[in-house]
Amino acid sequence: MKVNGEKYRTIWPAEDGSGVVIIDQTKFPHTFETTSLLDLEDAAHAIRVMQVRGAPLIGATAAFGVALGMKADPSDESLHAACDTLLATRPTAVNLKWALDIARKRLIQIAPERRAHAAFELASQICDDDIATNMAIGMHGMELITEIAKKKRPGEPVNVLTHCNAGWLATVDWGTATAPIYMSHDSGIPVHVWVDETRPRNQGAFLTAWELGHHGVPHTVVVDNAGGHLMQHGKVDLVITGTDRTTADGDVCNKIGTYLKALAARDNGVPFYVALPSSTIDFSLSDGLSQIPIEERSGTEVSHITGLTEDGRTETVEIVAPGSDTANPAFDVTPARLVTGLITERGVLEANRKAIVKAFPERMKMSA
Ligand SMILES: CSC[C@@H](O)[C@@H](O)C(=O)COP(=O)(O)O
Repeated sequence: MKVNGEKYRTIWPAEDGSGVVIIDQTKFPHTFETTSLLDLEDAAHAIRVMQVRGAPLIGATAAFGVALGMKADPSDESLHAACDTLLATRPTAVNLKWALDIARKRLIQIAPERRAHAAFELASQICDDDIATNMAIGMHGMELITEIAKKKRPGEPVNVLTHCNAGWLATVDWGTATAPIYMSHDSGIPVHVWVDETRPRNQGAFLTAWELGHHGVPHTVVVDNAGGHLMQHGKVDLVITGTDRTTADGDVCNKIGTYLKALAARDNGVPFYVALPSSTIDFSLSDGLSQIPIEERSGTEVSHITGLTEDGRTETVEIVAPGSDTANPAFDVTPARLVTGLITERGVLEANRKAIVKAFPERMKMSA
């Protein structure tokens, strides 16, 4: 997408061959800054501290991380060590394992002297595929938005609520939940987005709001608890979120708070859609609640918040009573029964095993 008129992906190989460049997402929303990953540890660190985040981008960064590792040492041992190091960075988004499984399997068959080159090519291919996938998700999701728009008065916007950031910053480009929004907006369908702030790390307020603003999409940031109220008053036409891991039975694991939005949507008859590339489906799992590992992050993300002071300084301040315990589960599971549909690169599917396996038979076979 464009930033101040210039086209960007979230990750790309440096022109001088020195490494890989990312947009540092810990600096948003007040600073747009790129940074270089020069070795495997830089890539692992970037995922761990969330300079890059969002399931598809975590996978793409891991693929480049392997390439950086192969540049330093292309041996078999180094390949396995690189994959293991990267796999341990964050537990929930299955795209990480998906990308590393592909890298490990392909690269082990290639002679060490050609491995680094092949690894960079593979990572670039994963990035290109991610963009094509998200564009397909966008086209399918736009059909849903178009149908709702037909029932509106001329000029009246379709109101979409989204949680966290499943935008272009969470992918290589376009985003998953945002791709239908961007495509609808670009096609002249009036869209307005309710952006959940998404405590504790504020991916909605910091990232989604930033990218929608840069693309000129009308949006309003709301506190996480506002969604139910907005739905009760008919102010939300549909919810679209992303997912970090989806089971073969259609349970969806996404940023903490997603489940509550799905409950509110069900109670108010609001369609609740989840947009995802098939790389986010874990075909080995059936029950999301008992089987998906939920990342527990530092309590300081709950007790402290970082922002811009009036005189332009970035400061972190404490917002919880000193001495109180904090807990920070980063994701929750929305059971398939609450999901209206899964917007995938192969169309909008019902959230159940039959529909998922029918749409992605080759992936199911691979995991068997
Ligand atoms: C297309 S991204 C889908 C999900 O990864 C996204 O909704 C999300 O929950 C991201 O969480 P984060 O902790 O910021 O990596």
